[in-house]
Amino acid sequence: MLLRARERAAELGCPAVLPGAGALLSVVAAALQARAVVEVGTGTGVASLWLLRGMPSDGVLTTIDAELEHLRAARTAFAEEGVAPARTRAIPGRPLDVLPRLTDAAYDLVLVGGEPHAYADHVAEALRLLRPGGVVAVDGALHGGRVADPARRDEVTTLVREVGRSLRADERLVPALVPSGDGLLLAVRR
Ligand SMILES: C[S@@+](CC[C@H](N)C(=O)[O-])C[C@H]1O[C@@H](n2cnc3c(N)ncnc32)[C@H](O)[C@@H]1O
Repeated sequence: MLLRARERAAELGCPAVLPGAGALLSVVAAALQARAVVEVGTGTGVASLWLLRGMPSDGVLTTIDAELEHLRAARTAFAEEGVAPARTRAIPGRPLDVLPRLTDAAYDLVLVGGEPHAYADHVAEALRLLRPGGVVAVDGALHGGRVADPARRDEVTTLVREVGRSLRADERLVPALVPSGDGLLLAVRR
C-alpha cells in the first residue's frame, strides 16, 4: 500500500518521505509508544503510513494539509492499508491555522514536512505541542545533500540549514541528525 501511496505522490508531484527515513519514523513512533502524533504536510500519506505502522493500535495520527486532493489520496491510502478510521484525523487547512488549535504538551511525536519556508514556524509550534520526552522530526533535513555543502547558499538550503542550527542550539532539546533518506533531524524535548 505504501507503493500505491508513493505512486500517487509522483502523480500529484508531491515528494514523499524516502524509505530510510520512513522506516526510522516507524521505529521512533514504536520506541515512544506514540499514541498522539501530529504530521505537518500529509501529502499522499506515505509518511503517515510509516508512522501508523510504528504507533500502538490505539494511537491517533493528526495530519494536516491544505491541499484537498492530497488529503483525499492519503485517506484512500489509509483505507487501502486497513487503518481504522478512528486512528487518523486528517485535517484540511494551513498548518499555521490548525496547529494553534491543538493542545499544549499533549503529543509524543510531531513530524514537520511540507514546505521549507514554513519549517521554522512549524517547529516552534511542534515544541509547544510536545510532552517532555517527546520528539520533533524534520524530514528533508539534508535537502539533497545541499545542507552539508557550505558552498550552497540558495534560499531553501539556507532555510533548512538554519532550522537544523536552531534545533542544535536549543537548550530544551537533544538533537540528532540521521542521514537516512533525505536526512531526518530528530530532537527530543527534555
Ligand atoms: C512533501 S509533501 C509531504 C509528503 C509526506 N510527508 C509524505 O511523506 O507523504 C508536502 C505537503 O505539504 C503541503 N504543504 C504545502 N504548503 C504547505 C505549507 N505552507 N505548510 C505545510 N504544508 C504545506 C503540500 O500540500 C504537500 O501535500
